[in-house]
Amino acid sequence: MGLSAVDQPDTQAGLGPRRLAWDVVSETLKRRVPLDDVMDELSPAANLSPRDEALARAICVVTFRRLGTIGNALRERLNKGQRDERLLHLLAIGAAQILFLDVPDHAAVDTAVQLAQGDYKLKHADGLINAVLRRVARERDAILKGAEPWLDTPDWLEDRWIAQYGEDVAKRIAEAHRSTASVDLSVKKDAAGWAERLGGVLLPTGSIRLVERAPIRELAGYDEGAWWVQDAAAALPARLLKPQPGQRIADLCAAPGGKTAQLAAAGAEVLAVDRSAKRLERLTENLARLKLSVETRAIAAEKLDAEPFDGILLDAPCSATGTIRRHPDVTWTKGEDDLRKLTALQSRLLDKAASLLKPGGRLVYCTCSLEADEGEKQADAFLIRHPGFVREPIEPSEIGGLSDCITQKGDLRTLPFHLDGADQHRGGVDGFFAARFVRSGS
Ligand SMILES: C[S@@+](CC[C@H](N)C(=O)[O-])C[C@H]1O[C@@H](n2cnc3c(N)ncnc32)[C@H](O)[C@@H]1O
Repeated sequence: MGLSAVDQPDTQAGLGPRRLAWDVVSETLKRRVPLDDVMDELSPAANLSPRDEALARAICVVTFRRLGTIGNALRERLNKGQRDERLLHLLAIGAAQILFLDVPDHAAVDTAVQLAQGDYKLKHADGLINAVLRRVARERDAILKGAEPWLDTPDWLEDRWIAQYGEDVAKRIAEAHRSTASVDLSVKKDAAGWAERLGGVLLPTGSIRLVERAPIRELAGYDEGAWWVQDAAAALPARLLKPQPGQRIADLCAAPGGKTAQLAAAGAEVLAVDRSAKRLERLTENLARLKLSVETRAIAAEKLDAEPFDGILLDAPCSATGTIRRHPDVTWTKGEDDLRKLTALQSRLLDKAASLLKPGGRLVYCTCSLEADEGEKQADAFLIRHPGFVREPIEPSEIGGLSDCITQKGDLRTLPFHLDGADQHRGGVDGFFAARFVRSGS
């Protein structure tokens, strides 16, 4: 059994981040909301140093990234009857540290034991926690060797991806989700110059991929608003709209504004719409740093009343399964019910977008989802409902020559293992779908 907090001041110091990680994992799973939202809500009261907060976040992220592997390892080392969720979550964050983080095993074990001892419902489980986590540490190699990629994907997603992409591609997707995403930047101008100044790699699509991890706010160009963080795949849909100076463009689901910034930087007059006033505030702050100006409107896009636009970007709310590398909590907090509600909303938003477009105008519909229901099928159904629109196929030259990322019908479909070649700095991209439509007439 681990020593008490009083006897062990060094691990006592590590309790704060573990307590926060435990609470965040529990609340995220209980409420089925994004980990980032729970972290933002709970971290002020934890009052941790930036370093400890970063440790808490790292524990949470890796717990969700490998929750299947961790759950399996724990189930095999626990009595079948063990169902107390708080206990299981405490064990999960302990096992996550032992198996996947560069944390001494004793620190992971002892902090978990001390957290249990401080909890009136779990204080009698300290011996069990100590024994199970020590066993996980002893048997680490066997646990990791037996952890095949599908373990960390729930069955419903595995079935969907195999049906949509076939066994091989689906397995590569699951494997890609085990790695962390790289940090990519979009620049207002001079991508090559900024890549050099930041020591990054200029990707064929025009984004910059950072090579060294560093606090974003401390990098050259942050204060002057020369660039913003945006995944390389997420940077493609706004470009497909081919925004021109002076064109009136509506960005119907705009916050926090990565794509709005691209449209404004191209010189378009942008109306940025978002249902969430709070998220729109973040957009306004982000664009102020970038010294870009747009009009904003906090309203559900379905209710927007406006003169027709030259172009519309609809980056619709979706399951976000394309962002699992960045947000592995998505895997465990979203379900098929969410997908049904989201696809219905996406169809409504597409219909509204169609009604707001001038004849001859372009509409780009995109989602950061791997699910055909939110991508390919949504685009096909839109064309059936709107015979006045045609698909404008995407050319490889528009996306840095990445012809593998274009479907037979000419839509964009990126997968997390794309742009992850032999070059060690090519660390994959978000899974994105985009279709481009033009309204007939002029
Ligand atoms: C995928 S995010 C948009 C990301 C953004 N385009 C970017 O590149 O930074 C989807 C956004 O849609 C907003 N949203 C959800 N339902 C909406 C609706 N009915 N009308 C307008 N915005 C909505 C959400 O608040 C969220 O900010």
